[in-house]
Amino acid sequence: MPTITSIMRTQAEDLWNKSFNHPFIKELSKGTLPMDTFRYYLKQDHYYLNNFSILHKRIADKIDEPQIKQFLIAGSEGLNDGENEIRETFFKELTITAEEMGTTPIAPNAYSYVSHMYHELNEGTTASACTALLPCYWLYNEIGKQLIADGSPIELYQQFIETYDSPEFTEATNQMIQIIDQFGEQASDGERQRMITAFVRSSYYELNFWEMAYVHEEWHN
Ligand SMILES: Cc1ncc(C[n+]2csc(CCO)c2C)c(N)n1
Repeated sequence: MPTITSIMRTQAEDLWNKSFNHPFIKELSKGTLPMDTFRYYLKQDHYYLNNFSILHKRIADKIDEPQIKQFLIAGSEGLNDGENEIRETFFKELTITAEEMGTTPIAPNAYSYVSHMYHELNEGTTASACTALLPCYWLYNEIGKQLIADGSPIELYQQFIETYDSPEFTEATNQMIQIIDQFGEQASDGERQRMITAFVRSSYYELNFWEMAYVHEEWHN
């Protein structure tokens, strides 16, 4: 029987290809992405990362299995990769201050993505809540691996790419895939379906995260 993660990956294939080919990613690699757009992305991603950390902790609280619990706690503390440190450097270099963050509202797609993850936590199962986190690791790891060959002529973009191609991050991604496969083996058919849907929805919001940043999405009346 195919693993549940391979089924998820197949079902999200079109969305993932659209992410790989999104102008945000293409221009990041070419070095032509406007810095203002990257800045917008970083500010919105700050909200996402804060919530991502909270979600790891809340899901860990529901899990008894020591290895999975430990992995999620490490994730909530930003220990699974170099992401937190690099973001601090980016914020300093682009002079994104706490004050600026305080006056930047979370944009519609970032809000919807985060809401989807809390919805799975509150209304789904532990497995579906955990699955909603998987595209975040896996898609970024695949993007990192694809972009690393050419890199980017812009130092900041190059550092961004390297974060997601690192051996530590690849290891964390593989662990997360294994965790979801383990949940999938224990789940009923209905639960498996809920997990697959959670994965595809997160993949949808990942794609739209690039688009949101590319068009500088705002709430409009
Ligand atoms: C919208 C969005 N999706 C995924 C990531 C990547 N990411 C965020 S947290 C985490 C795991 C532990 O640090 C990873 C890989 C991102 N930055 N922003």
